[in-house]
Amino acid sequence: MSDLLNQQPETYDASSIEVLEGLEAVRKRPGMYIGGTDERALHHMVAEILDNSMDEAVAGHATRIEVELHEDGSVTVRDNGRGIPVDPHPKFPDKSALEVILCTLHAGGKFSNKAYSTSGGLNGVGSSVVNALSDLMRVEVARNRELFVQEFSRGKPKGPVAKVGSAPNRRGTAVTFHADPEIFGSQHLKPARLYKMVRSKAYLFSGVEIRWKTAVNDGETPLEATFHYPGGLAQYLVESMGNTMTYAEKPFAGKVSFEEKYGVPGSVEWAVNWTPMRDGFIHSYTNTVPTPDGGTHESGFWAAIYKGVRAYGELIKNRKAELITRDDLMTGGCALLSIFIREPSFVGQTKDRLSTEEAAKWVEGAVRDHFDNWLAADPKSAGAIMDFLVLRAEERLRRRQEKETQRKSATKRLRLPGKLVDCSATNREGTELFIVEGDSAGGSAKMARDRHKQAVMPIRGKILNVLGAAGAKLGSNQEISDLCQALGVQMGSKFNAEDLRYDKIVIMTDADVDGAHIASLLMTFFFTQMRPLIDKGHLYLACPPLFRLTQGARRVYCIDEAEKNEWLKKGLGGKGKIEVSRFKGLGEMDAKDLKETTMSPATRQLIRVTIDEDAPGETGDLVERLMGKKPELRFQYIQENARFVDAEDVDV
Ligand SMILES: Nc1ncnc2c1ncn2[C@@H]1O[C@H](COP(=O)(O)OP(=O)(O)OP(=O)(O)O)[C@@H](O)[C@H]1O
Repeated sequence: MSDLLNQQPETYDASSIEVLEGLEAVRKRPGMYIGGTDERALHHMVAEILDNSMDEAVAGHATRIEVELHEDGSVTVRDNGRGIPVDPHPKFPDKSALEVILCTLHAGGKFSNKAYSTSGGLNGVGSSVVNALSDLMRVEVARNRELFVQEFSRGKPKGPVAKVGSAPNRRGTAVTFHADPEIFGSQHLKPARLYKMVRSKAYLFSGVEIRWKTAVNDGETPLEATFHYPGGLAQYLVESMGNTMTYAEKPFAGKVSFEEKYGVPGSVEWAVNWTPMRDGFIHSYTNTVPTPDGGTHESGFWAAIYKGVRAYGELIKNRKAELITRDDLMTGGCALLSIFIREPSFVGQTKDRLSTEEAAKWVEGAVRDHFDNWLAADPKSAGAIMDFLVLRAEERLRRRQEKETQRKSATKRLRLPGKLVDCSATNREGTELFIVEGDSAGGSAKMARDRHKQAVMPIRGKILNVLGAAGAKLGSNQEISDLCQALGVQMGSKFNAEDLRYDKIVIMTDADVDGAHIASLLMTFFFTQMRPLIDKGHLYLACPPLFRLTQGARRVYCIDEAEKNEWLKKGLGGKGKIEVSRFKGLGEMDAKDLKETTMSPATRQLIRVTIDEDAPGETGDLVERLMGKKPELRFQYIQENARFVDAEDVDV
C-alpha cells in the first residue's frame, strides 16, 4: 500500500487541474464533439457545414447551395442565404459575430426561435468544431453588398475579419475548410460519399437546388451534378428504386404541417412502398440531419402504418392480417421519412437518434389519417400489400416454429444421460436401443453397433437392487431416471409410447445366470412401469451365444449347452478338432462376434417380449407371462432362472 502511495505524483494540487480553453478541448477530445476521428467523422465535418446552409434554406432565406470538393481535399460549401453576421458582437465588442461563432463553443443563432424556426443546428458548436479540427478554414460572407473574409487555422483566427470588396449582386456564406491531418491522419474525403449526402439534402427539402462539383475523380462519381426534387421524397423514392417491382404503383407519400394539425412549428414528409425484391429500409431525417439510428419519429411512423394495416385487415375481413407485426411491415418496406421540428433532442452531438418524445405522437397522427384514406382509395395496391404482408407473417411464424422444434430436440438431446451412446438417425423409425449389462459389454456393443440406427446404454449391476425395490423408490433412482430419459418417456401413468425415442428396446445381457436375472428384472420393470411398451411390441431380448465352436475355417455359435452338444455330435463339416470357447460374458466377445451373433439385423436372433394373457395367475410366474409366446430356446433358458423373479417379490 505504501508503495502505491509513493507512486502518486509528488504534487496533486490545483496546478494539476487543467482547464482546456475554447477549442483546445475539441482538439484534445474530438470524439466527444464529432464522434471520433475516423472516416465517418471526417465526412461528418462536411455535414456540419452543409447543415448550416440547409438551415438557411429551410428557414426560407436560401434557394441554392453549392458543394465543391477541391483537389487538395478541402471543401467549399456556399449558399445564397443571409450570410453569417460580421458586425461586432455585443458581448465581445472587439470581435465580429463571425469570429465568435467560429471560435467559441455554443455560439449560434438557433438557441432562440428568432432567426430559425426548425433547424438541424442546435447547439452552436458545429462550425466551431469543424474550425478547431481544420488546419485551414476560410469564411467568405457576402452581406449588405459587401464581401468579407476571415481565415482560421486549428480554431484560431489568422487575422480579423476583413472587408475585401463589394458584392453588389451576391449574398450568402461560403465556408472552405481542410481537415487537419494531425487529427484525421491521411484519410481523404470520398467523392461518392459526399455526393450521396448532398443529393439526400436536396430531396429532403424540395425548395432548394444543390449543385455538386468535384475535382477529385474516383471514376464513378459524377464530376458535376445539380439536384432539385420538387416532388420531394416521393419523387426520390421512385427514382432510387428504379425498375424494382413494387406492390403499389405509386408510393404512399405525403406531407403534413404540424402547424396546421397541432399548432406547433414543423412538418413531416414521408414516402413508402413495398417490394419482394430486396430488404426493406428506412432513411429518416430530422431537420435534414440523417438519423441512422432512428428514434421517436420512426416509431411514430411505423405505429401509424401498423395500425392502419390492422384496421384495413378488419375492414376487408382478412383475419390473417392479425398475424402481421411491425417487423413484417418493415421487412420489404422501403421508406423515407423526414421531419422538421423545433429544438429536436438527439442522443449525442452526431445526432444519430432522435429522442424528442412528442415527435412519435405527431408523426403517427399525421401519417395515420392519410394511410387509411390511401388504402381505401386504391384497393388493388392495398390488397397486394396486404397479401404480401400476410405472407411474410406466415413465413416468419413457420420459421419460428421450425426453430422451436429444432431447439426442443436440441434440449432433449442435451438432457440425455451421459452414458447413453446415441445413434445418429433423427427419425425414430428403425432405431434400436440396446440396454447392456456392464461397461465392458457396453464397450464392445458400442464398437459392434450400426452407428446410424443402434444406440447403446450400459447399465450397472446396482440396477438389480433398484428394480427389486418398491415402486416409490424407482423415481428417485439415478439409474432408472437415466433409462427413462434415454427412452424419452416417463413411468407409470405418465408413460406415453408416442414419446419413445427408439423403435426397438433390446435387453442384451450375458448368457448366464446373472444375465438372466437382470433381463428378468428389466422385463418386470417394463411390465410394471411401461406396459404399453411391451403391448405395442417394442421390447426385445437379444440372444448372445454362450459358445463358439471352431473347426478349421468353420465357425458356429451356440446359444446354450444343448445346442453345443448337438453340434459337437454332428460336427461342423470342417477338418480337425472342434475347438469350444465359452463366453463368460458379452464383454469377452470381440466386436465382430457380437455384431454377427447378436446385433446385426441380418444375422442375429431377437426375441420379442409379449404377454400371454392366458397364462395362469395374477402375479404368478412373471417371466412365463412375459414370455407367453414361448420362443422355445430362450424361454427355457429364462425359465431355468426364473426363481430370481419370484424371489424378488415384485409388486405387480
Ligand atoms: N451558412 C450560414 N448562413 C447563416 N448563418 C449561419 C451559417 N452557418 C452558420 N450560421 C450561424 O452560425 C451559428 C453557429 O453555427 P454552428 O454550426 O456553430 O452551430 P448551430 O448550427 O447553431 O448548431 P449545431 O452545433 O447543432 O450545428 C448558427 O446558429 C447560425 O446562426
